[in-house]
Amino acid sequence: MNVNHEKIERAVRMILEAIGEDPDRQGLVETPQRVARMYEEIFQGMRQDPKTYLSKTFDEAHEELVLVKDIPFYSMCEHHLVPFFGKAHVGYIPRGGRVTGLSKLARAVEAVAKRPQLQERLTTTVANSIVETLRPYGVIVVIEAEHMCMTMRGIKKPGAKTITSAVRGIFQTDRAARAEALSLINRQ
Ligand SMILES: Nc1nc2c(ncn2[C@@H]2O[C@H](COP(=O)(O)OP(=O)(O)OP(=O)(O)O)[C@@H](O)[C@H]2O)c(=O)[nH]1
Ligand SMILES: [Zn+2]
Repeated sequence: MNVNHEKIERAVRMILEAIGEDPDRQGLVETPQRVARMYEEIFQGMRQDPKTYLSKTFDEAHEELVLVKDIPFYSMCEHHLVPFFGKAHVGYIPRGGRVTGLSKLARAVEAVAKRPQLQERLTTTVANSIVETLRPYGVIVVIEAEHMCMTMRGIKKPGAKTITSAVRGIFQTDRAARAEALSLINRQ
């Protein structure tokens, strides 16, 4: 289902009125439609399932770490509807020849990020989607982000970074495997 443009347009017009603006002044006339188009784009993950991307696999006998790091993402804090953004690092150890395309890991991040979201849920949803589709030996997802709701308002702490991680399978039990992945993630 696409977003309901008409409803967003009405709501944006009401917000503009509520803050004391004139929604009919020249600069704002098209703003409700622009915001509706923007919401369609930045919430497109509502209509996407990360598992459809990840389930496209090749048969490749690599049973060691695959890590895509520094995947940039933009998401929307579900509490304030302002952005949080940063980098996602996604690694897994394939099992049984189930190797997915590298871009599919980034597509999975994108699908889950483009929703009203919490950083913790973004992190665990990406990790769980990989577990459920690829059934690998292990998954590690580390996300670092800056939250605009902590930067431009409220506590106003620009530069503060939130780091979340989700580890599954062998990364939970094998300290050497986890240390290898973390050292690669942290390498400049
Ligand atoms: N755990 C978590 N908290 C988040 C995330 N994004 C925003 N928050 C927090 O959500 C909380 C909402 O707190 P509330 O007290 O309900 O809202 P508020 O009065 O606007 O809070 P302040 O931001 O402290 O002014 C704030 O502490 C935010 O920092 C996230 O991804 N994960
Ligand atoms: Zn927020």
